[in-house]
Amino acid sequence: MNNIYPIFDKMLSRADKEKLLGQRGLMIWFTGLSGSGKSTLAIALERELQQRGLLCRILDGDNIRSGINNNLGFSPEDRVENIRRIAEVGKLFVDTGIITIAAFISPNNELREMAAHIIGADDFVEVYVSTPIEECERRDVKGLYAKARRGEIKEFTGVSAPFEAPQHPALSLDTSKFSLEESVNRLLHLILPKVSAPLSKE
Ligand SMILES: Nc1ncnc2c1ncn2[C@@H]1O[C@H](COP(=O)(O)OS(=O)(=O)O)[C@@H](OP(=O)(O)O)[C@H]1O
Ligand SMILES: Nc1ncnc2c1ncn2[C@@H]1O[C@H](COP(=O)(O)OP(=O)(O)O)[C@@H](O)[C@H]1O
Repeated sequence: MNNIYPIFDKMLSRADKEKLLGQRGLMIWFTGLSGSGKSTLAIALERELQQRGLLCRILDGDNIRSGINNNLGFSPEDRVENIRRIAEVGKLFVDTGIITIAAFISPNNELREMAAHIIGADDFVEVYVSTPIEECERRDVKGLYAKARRGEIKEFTGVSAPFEAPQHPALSLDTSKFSLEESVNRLLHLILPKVSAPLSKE
């Protein structure tokens, strides 16, 4: 870092911000195929947390790939850069004490491990939305699977690009088996104890 002088030691600490908010910052990282339910779960979870007085921020394709990452595509290299920037931005939110909910395909362990490393393993909760591809394709919310099958989209995850399932997610949710309400209840059970109190030190 040539000629870069961080000012972190002069800024108010994360603990100060968490005390102000009365909550602990955390990254909830959804991974899964297109159409598996990541965005739907993120939105429903945010509403439930906000109703409990907890401040959240969703990061997903709509606010990231149309903005900060609008120069990136879906090659393996671009997916790495996509996830790297998302993790760096996510870390800023987490360090502000905000419960941050990321909804990205993030299709392999290396990408997710990079995100966890940038954010910090203690602040990173991996949730695998494990809905089978058959169901995602049946839903085909955006018509992308049909286009991919016709060869109109290259490197489409699950069709012409790989998806590697996480090995040890904190939670797996198959939305073809669980209702949205059931999934959100499982998420709340996992997350509420982790975010309800600010960090005591720092
Ligand atoms: N080639 C290809 N492969 C996969 N997905 C594609 C592709 N092209 C466009 N889309 C749309 O982009 C959304 C996935 O973006 P992500 O940023 O989550 O992908 S990744 O984490 O970088 O793999 C994904 O949105 P979601 O349905 O929300 O997952 C798709 O709508
Ligand atoms: N139990 C469920 N949980 C979540 N989504 C569901 C469920 N059942 C059906 N769906 C539908 O599946 C689709 C998932 O799309 P979306 O949330 O955009 O997925 P992703 O963000 O993973 O691409 C939505 O149209 C949603 O209404």
